Amino acid sequence: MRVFVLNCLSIFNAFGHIDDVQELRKAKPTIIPHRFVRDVSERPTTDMILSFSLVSSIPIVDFSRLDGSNKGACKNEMLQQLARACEEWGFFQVINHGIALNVLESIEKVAKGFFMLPLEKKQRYPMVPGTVQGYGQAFVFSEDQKLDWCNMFALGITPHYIRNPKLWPKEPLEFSETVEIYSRSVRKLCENLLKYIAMTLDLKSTTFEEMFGEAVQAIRMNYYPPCSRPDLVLGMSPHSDGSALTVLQQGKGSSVGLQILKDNKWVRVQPVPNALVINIGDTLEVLTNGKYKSVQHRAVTHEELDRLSIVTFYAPSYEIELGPLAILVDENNPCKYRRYNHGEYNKHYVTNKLQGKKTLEFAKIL
Ligand SMILES: O=C(O)CCC(=O)C(=O)O
Ligand SMILES: [Fe+2]
Repeated sequence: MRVFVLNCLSIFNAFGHIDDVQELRKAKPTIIPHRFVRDVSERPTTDMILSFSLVSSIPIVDFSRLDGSNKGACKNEMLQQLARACEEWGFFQVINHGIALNVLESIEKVAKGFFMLPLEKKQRYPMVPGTVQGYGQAFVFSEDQKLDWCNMFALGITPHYIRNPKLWPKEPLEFSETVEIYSRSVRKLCENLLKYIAMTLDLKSTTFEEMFGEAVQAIRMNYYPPCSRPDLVLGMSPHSDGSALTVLQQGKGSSVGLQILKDNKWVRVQPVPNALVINIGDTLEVLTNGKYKSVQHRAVTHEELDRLSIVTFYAPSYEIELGPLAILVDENNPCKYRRYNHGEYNKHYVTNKLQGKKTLEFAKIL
């Protein structure tokens, strides 16, 4: 795919003219180009009102009660809570997760710092075709596809934490180091969460670790500038994540933009200070034969506030073959997914537009 800079506001590639939403917001704050205007059925207004009563219902998991650092806590009870969160919601917020506050603050600072660079500097790291690495709009595959009101910057972190100088920004100065420190902490959190998740399924705690090989980790920073018509656009299209687990940090002072689909209604995820949002990705849904769900979610924009989210995807090595675990398949729970190679699933995921849970049809036994 050929990508070249058209002018200071946008890029033009095989899929037409793509405005950079930050530049657009600066230059023409009230203009919403038609490619961003959603069809009526996709617009965020009406169903958002329905969701208000459910605002506080997303489960909160206290990690210190799981990892033994809180002596008085009953671990079994906490594991049951975790199981319920994975089964009924596919989403929860984890508190006392052990990642130092300054690590959370630093990643936010460098992410924001990156997005605030002049466009020509960010465009030195353009989205690499066929991947979701670099700066720009990902998941765009046709000229008539609606665009998200979002700028993204994404990087593969593993294997081996090698900082590819062509992909890792040199500005802001502390960017690379901060991303690496953050990613190592998040990796530990994912490893521990997967241990507890295995335990909730009566599996040996190291089941996923042993199965995953050298787990793949990627980070995506999403920046949603304010939008004069949040009722017409979406920050991010509805999708489920392809990962095993996703860890999402919502920027301090950001608009409340993340929504998850629960019983066919969009529910807002109200940020809890210093908590991290965890969600089950497609890979765990397959491994658990659908017991734990990778739930659809989306982001909406705000008229005055911007939004920053820092998202880590944790997944098995691309080499491995996976399918539902035998322990989760029986007469009452027939096998719902075929076996496949995770690398192939990843390729399928990044070469299709975000479209609810459609990507998982790749693996579904229909
Ligand atoms: O910004 C958000 O809250 C949603 C981000 C998200 O779902 C993603 O990057 O996969
Ligand atoms: Fe997501």
